[in-house]
Amino acid sequence: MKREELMNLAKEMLDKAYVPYSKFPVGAAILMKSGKVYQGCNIENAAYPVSCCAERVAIFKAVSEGDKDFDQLAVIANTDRPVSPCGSCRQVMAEFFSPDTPIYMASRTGEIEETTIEKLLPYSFTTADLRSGQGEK
Ligand SMILES: O=c1ccn([C@H]2C[C@H](O)[C@@H](CO)O2)c(=O)[nH]1
Ligand SMILES: [Zn+2]
Repeated sequence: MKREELMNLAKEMLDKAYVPYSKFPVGAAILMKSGKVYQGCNIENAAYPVSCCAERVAIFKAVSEGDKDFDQLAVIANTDRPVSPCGSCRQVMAEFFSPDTPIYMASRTGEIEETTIEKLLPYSFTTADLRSGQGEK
């Protein structure tokens, strides 16, 4: 699948975003190694911090279906520059993505910028740090 195709599947989710508070729809789509795609949109709540970003909705859909073999992720918003995942989403990506898993970010123009979680979240706290601090190898 070309990155433009995955981005179109992310864009499709802008209409499904539940954003009565921010009025800032975000769409995401993840291609799995199997070829399956999981799509996500941001879902907000009257209790603001309970809201969940589009990227995490898509990632959690995959994991909850028993699939953790992530191949690439696309995210889009109606922004001037390619939308950049928030810190919480970066931490979740660091949990499941390979350091070099492609992450495509797009703006209203559809202009795509490509990055990786290694670049978005260097020196991330990982399961290896957790285990070493618990006295395990
Ligand atoms: O990469 C991002 C950035 C923000 N949001 C959501 C969170 C909230 O619903 C709204 C405004 O921050 O956009 C995402 O879904 N993904
Ligand atoms: Zn986020």
